Amino acid sequence: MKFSVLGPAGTFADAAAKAYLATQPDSHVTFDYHPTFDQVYQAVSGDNIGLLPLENQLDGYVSATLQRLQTADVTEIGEITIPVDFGLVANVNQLSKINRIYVQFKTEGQCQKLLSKLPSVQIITTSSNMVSLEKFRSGEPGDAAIIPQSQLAEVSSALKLNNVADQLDNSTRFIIFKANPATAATLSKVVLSTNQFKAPLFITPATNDRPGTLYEILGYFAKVGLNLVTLMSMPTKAKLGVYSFYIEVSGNRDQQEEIFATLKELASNYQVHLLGYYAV
Ligand SMILES: O=C(O)C(=O)C[C@]1(C(=O)O)C=C[C@@H](O)C=C1
Repeated sequence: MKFSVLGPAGTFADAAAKAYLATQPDSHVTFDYHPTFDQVYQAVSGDNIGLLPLENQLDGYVSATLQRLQTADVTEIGEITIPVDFGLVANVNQLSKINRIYVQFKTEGQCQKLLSKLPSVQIITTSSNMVSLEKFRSGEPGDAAIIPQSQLAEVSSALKLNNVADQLDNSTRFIIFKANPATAATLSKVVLSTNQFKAPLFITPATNDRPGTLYEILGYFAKVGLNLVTLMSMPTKAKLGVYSFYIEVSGNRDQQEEIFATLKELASNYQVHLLGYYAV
């Protein structure tokens, strides 16, 4: 089985994929690294799996992933959360001598305190933290990069700073997915390996321009005691102001029938795009 993740090897996505595999019984995989999320997403087909970041403790949802999920015909099969910390490397010996710094786009929002000390430094946005390191290695005098803290020991550089994320307590949640569409018919038969499940989905009302639309949607879950752990509104892109709701429902294995009955009821009034039903 091929496991597609953001590369080169050493990204947080890579660490998350390995942490996920450690929770799975005898999974034999070949890692398939890609430099952008889009390429990771495109690479997953057949029985293969992929991993994308969904949410960071400091910088919130990863909009690139949510936008894909909104229309994607995929099935999420699990999730994994790992701690995230960064280090800085520079090929000059003082922060004041840095001219350019390579920073992955989601990393920037997690290292604001450090970056605010470098107001005149040019930030070069990258697609992956290990791409930042590669660019730094082949860069020019005055270059710096923010890289995973775990890579700091591997790099020889004039300046190194440890733990440059805005706070030490920081983590990112990733989803693991397959390329086939999630259907209630198949997922309602899943036998959970733990006592708890999570079901991610998008709900799009025909119109939001009516009092109580969201209240009504949430009522379906509330009346059967299903716990909502995430609620986000995302533009449908069809028209300005038209949104769909990204929802994650959690429950225990005794509520398997309830969740699928609730989704069926919802589907008769709203567009429901189910993304998965997996053990957590
Ligand atoms: O570049 C990496 O190392 C990644 O795995 C990507 C990613 C992300 O985009 O969310 C993952 C975790 C961190 O929060 C920062 C970057």
